[in-house]
Amino acid sequence: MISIEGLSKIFHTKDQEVRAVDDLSLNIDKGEIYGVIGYSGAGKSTFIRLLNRLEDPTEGSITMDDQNLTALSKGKLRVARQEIGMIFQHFNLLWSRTVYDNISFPLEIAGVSKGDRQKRVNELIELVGLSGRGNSYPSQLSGGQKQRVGIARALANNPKVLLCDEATSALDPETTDSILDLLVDINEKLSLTIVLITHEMHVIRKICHQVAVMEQGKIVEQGDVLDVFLHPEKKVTKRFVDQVMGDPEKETSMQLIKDNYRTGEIIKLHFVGESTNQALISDISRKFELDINILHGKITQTQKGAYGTMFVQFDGEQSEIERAIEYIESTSVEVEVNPHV
Ligand SMILES: Nc1ncnc2c1ncn2[C@@H]1O[C@H](COP(=O)(O)OP(=O)(O)OP(=O)(O)O)[C@@H](O)[C@H]1O
Repeated sequence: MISIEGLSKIFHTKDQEVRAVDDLSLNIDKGEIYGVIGYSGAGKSTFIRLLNRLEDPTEGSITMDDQNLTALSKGKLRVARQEIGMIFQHFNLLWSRTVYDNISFPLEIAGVSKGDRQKRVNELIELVGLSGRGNSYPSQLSGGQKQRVGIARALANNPKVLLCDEATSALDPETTDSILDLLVDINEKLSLTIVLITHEMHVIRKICHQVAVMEQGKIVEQGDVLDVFLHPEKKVTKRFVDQVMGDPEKETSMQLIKDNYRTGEIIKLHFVGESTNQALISDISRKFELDINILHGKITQTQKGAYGTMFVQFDGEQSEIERAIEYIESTSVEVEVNPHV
C-alpha cells in the first residue's frame, strides 16, 4: 500500500544542518496498523508530515497505491491528499462550527452535494459514537469526543490511509483506550490502513500490527509487534518495551522469592502468542502430583497475540517436578528452572 524508499529531510538552520529524517525505507501493507515510535526529536512528526506532503522531502520517494506522491504536480497532489486522512494531537477542529459542520467541511471542499453530505455526515457521526451531538460546538465536548470529531472528519472522503499524529497524547488513559478501540474498530470495519506516530509503547502494544522504532531520523528496529516485544535488540527498543511490561526480574527480588519458597523448584515460564491460550497450570496440576504456587508475573495482549512471563513454585517429589518440566518443554511455553538471582 505504501512504499517508502531512501526518504530524507534535511533542515538548514542558521548555523547547522539537521537530518530530521535520514534515509528511511519501509513498506506498509494494506489494512495494517503501522506504528512509528520514538522519543522527542527522533523525527516522527517530520516523517508523518512527509507522508502527506505537508513537507517536501530532500531525497527519496513515497509511493502510495502505485502513485508516486513525490513526483505529483500541485494540482494532482491536492486530489491525492483527499485519499489521506489525518488526525492530530490537538484535534485542529474549527471552533466556530458545530460537530456536524466540522465533519461536513472536507465534503464541501470536495464539492459533494448537500444531500450526499447530509447522508455521509450522519453515517460518520454514528460510526464514531457521537449520535445526538451533531449540533454541539467543539468547546462543549470532552477531549475524547473532540478526537472522535477529528476521526469522523478525517474519514469523510473515504481515504485509503489514515495518519495519526500523537492522536491520544492529550487524553487521559481511559479516554486513550476508548479512542484506540475506535481506531481498531474502523481498521477492521473499513480495512483502512493506519499509520500512527507515538512516544507511548502502550499505543503500539494495544493496536499496532507492525512497529518501527525511530532514533535520530533513522529506523533502528522494525517488525511484527510481538517479535519486537519479545526480542528487542536495540537499547531504545528495550526501554520502550519496559514502559509496558516492566522487567519482571527487576521488579521482584528473586533472592526474596528463593528465601520465601525454599522447597521444590522455582520455575520461570515464558508464554508467547498462542501458548498463552493453553491452560498450562491447570493441565500440570491435573497430570502431576505437584503443588503449584504462582509467585509473580505479567501477561499482556497485543494485536498479534499475547505474551508474558510468570514465576511459579513446583513443590513435590523431585522426580515428579522433573517430569512436569519435561512436559512443559514439549509445549510451546519456554521454561527456565531456578532462574538467576
Ligand atoms: N522546521 C524545522 N526547522 C529546523 N529543524 C527542524 C524543523 N522541524 C523539525 N526540526 C528538527 O528535526 C528534528 C526532528 O524533529 P521532529 O519534530 O520530527 O521530531 P519528533 O520525533 O516528532 O519529536 P516531538 O515528538 O518532540 O515532536 C529535531 O531535531 C527538530 O529540532
